Amino acid sequence: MNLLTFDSHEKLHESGASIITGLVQTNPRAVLGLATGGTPVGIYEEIVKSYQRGVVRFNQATSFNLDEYVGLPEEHAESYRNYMNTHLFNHIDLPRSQAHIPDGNSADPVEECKRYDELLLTAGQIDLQLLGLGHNGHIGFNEPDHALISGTHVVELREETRKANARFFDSMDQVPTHALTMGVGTILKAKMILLVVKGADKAEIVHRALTGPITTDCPASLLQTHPHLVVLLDSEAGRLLA
Ligand SMILES: N[C@@H]1[C@@H](O)[C@H](O)[C@@H](COP(=O)(O)O)O[C@@H]1O
Repeated sequence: MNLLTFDSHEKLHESGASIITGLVQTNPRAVLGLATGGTPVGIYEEIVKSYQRGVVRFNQATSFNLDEYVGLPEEHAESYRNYMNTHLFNHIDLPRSQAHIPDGNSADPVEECKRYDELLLTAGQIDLQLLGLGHNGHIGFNEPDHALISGTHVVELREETRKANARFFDSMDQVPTHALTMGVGTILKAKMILLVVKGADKAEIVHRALTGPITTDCPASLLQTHPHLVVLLDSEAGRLLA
């Protein structure tokens, strides 16, 4: 594991963005695994700046998002499709036909999960998977459980996850109860994983995930088994690590 701690968010965002843009510069056909949530917003801003400076192009790249809420219209402000358009896709030249997100409005969500896994197989291995971290150790929307699922699947969101995400909605009852998420098997198959965590409220789960037992009770702890894990933390999130 390669762990970097930053005393400023600006430096953390620049570093995260330069890892991603550096990969696409050397491999323009890179397959990127992308994440949503509050954490990667600053990284996407820096990627957009690099694109606008002309130092990187995404026209041959492909992306796969980790997850999507079930039942939110695509144009809903909090759908992950809308999030990705707003923060990244509207500002770079990644063709929309190459920017994949599970369809949370599919009439048959189980079939949609199969379709997503088939697309992932066709694209080959994800070169870099960007990840944030949930307070309960979830990655994507893989919640703590007795067993974790390898491929894309429908998940019922934990109450604590819905509460954490309620800040983006007008009220708790508007937060979707289900989501589609890439499975832990797919995440772990990525050639490189870039885990980014910020904030004092995540210090404990960062400590558990990176130094605690490897257990399905903390899905992020499985990342310890990955041969190429890069972790970017702000000093608050890293405060419990020796
Ligand atoms: N499904 C997403 C995750 O992909 C994200 O990493 C995590 C943390 O979000 P945030 O970065 O807003 O703390 O929770 C969300 O529910």
